[in-house]
Amino acid sequence: MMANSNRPNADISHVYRGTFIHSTQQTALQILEDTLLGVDTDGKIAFIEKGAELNQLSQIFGFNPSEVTQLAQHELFMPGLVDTHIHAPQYCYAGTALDMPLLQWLNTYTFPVESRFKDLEFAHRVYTQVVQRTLRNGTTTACYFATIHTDASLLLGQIANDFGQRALVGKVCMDRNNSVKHYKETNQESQEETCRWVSTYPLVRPVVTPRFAPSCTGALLGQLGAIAKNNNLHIQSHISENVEEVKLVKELFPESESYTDVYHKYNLLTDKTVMAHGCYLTDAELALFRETGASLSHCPNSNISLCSGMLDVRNVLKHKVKLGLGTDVAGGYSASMLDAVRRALDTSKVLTIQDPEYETLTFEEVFRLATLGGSHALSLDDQTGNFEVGKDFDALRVNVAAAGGPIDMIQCEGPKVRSIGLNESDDVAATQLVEFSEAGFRLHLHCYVLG
Ligand SMILES: Nc1nc2[nH]cnc2c(=O)[nH]1
Ligand SMILES: [Zn+2]
Repeated sequence: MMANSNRPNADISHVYRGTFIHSTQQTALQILEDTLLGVDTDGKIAFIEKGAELNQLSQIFGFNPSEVTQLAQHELFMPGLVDTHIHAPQYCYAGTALDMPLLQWLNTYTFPVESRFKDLEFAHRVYTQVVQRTLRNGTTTACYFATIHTDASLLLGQIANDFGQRALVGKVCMDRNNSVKHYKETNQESQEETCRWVSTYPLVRPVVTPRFAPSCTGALLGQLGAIAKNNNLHIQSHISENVEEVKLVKELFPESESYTDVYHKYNLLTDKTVMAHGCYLTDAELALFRETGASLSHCPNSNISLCSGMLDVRNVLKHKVKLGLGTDVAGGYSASMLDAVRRALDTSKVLTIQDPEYETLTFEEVFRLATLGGSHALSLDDQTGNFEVGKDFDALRVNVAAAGGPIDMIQCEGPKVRSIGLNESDDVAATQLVEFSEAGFRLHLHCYVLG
């Protein structure tokens, strides 16, 4: 047994025994059977060891073996899912309005809807729904875009905090927009409101959020880069999502070598930056991501739904660029990270159909992108993403045989399937969230998420 010499002094609050599945840097999917995991009173993982070590562990950590919670045969724990890119206000029209390409879609649907979030009552309603829904879908960490309205953005942070979701939240910045009259800021407003926004820390984890290069003047991009640097903040935006958008950026920023260079020039590419999409990045641009430590959020549902493009994930991984998955609601019609997993596999398979030599992503690799990859992309991998001592116990409890669930357990002769797979049925309706906050920490328990 590997006793943890730097174990926290805090007492043990819970011990679980059963199957744990998670990813590590070395192994895309590790299945740990008959394992004991101890959680301290701060909600952090104090130990994760083999079940046979129970007596020794109980002595070292001072807990009573009779208090161990034993998982049932068809239960397992997996890390909470990490949505690295989701637009909270767009949840109110998710699943509709996907009949136009990106730039027209923004002008026709997105900006008019987002302008309504000045109304705090409306914002409260939609933001409560999106936080509750994503939690029910197993998203315990989300990186949100809000709107340009600071007070409504603060409300989103407050709601996520109250429901126990780990959230990064961005007040959107845009001082360029000719399509919807009132849905933009002056340069000064955007700067001042961003400063007001970031000063609310630590209630929300603020993210500096230039919407994307076409929505911001160079002056604003530079000011936002400086605010992020001076306050050591996360940054999020969009990049190279759609061909027309890439062309527009070339016209608006003729002095820059590439789309990536625009952000780089304004100090917006750091190891706390996450950029959504990246379908059309060149190898040289990916190298710049790698150099600066910036990450990408792969949003496959949105990429297909808006006919934007297909990210070559294999090439991103080859360039060692940090990568997570995002739902990108409402460009993506689903607020479920399980959907993002399925769509990521679909896109990879389409790339293989186009070129049979293309090495399709495995389910295990995509599972890692949805968990550890996402936490790494958000620079939160010291806190969450897998089951390592010292990290928060941020977990989903999955019961693949729960009564009324979407999975039929079928006994069959044939090849033994060792891996876990994806079930195509509706993960939302049957998902059950039990949240408890005993001993000062929260655990989101979900049933039926995977099967
Ligand atoms: N998918 C998507 N792309 C964007 N680019 C700029 N804004 C947006 C947005 O709201 N959604
Ligand atoms: Zn987006």
